[in-house]
Amino acid sequence: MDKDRIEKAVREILIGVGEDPDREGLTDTPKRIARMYEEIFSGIVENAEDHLQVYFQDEKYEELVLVKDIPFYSMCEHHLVPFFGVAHVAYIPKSGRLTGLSKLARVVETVSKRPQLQERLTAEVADIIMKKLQPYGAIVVIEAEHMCMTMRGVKKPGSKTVTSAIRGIFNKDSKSRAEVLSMINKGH
Ligand SMILES: Nc1nc2c(ncn2[C@@H]2O[C@H](COP(=O)(O)OP(=O)(O)OP(=O)(O)O)[C@@H](O)[C@H]2O)c(=O)[nH]1
Ligand SMILES: [Zn+2]
Repeated sequence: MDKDRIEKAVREILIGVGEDPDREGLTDTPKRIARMYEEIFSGIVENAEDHLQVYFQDEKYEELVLVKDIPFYSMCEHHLVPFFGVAHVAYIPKSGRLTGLSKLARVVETVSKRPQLQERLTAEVADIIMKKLQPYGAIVVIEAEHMCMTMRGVKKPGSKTVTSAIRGIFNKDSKSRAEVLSMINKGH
């Protein structure tokens, strides 16, 4: 990441909004934001697929795996302000192709640390699981609040956007799909 460039740009923005970038309090801000962007946009240069190593296990577990309420923070690509919430990730492994539970959260983490659209974030997590684990199916549901809809613009704090990506067997098997969605909704 080109931190010098970010620093220069942030300084320009401060001047643009009518601030004095050299006043105490703002002098280190461009540097700080460059460091912060390196962290919150770290997913741009990472390959999320690399997290999903397959653990071949002897026991043939071919039932649902659901990791619920994975918190995430992302940046809306339209306004570069945060949207954040929880992701629920489910899959039904095939032929013992399991992965570590934390690895599912790591995929969410990497894909969210990019300028994003909630729909794309949801679809990408599901597609990576389908590609790397080749399970019977996968469901990803994301619930998020968009700061661009709360602190500005239409100003609707508390509104939640829910997106889902349904893959594989869950497209055909409406009973399994309903079961997973009700497990996700339990406790809400
Ligand atoms: N589909 C989708 N839209 C998003 C997401 N994040 C932000 N948006 C929307 O992107 C749209 C951008 O619309 P524009 O009209 O170009 O921008 P704007 O004038 O700032 O729009 P307002 O937010 O309505 O004030 C807005 O409707 C946002 O709510 C997202 O993750 N998915
Ligand atoms: Zn936005």
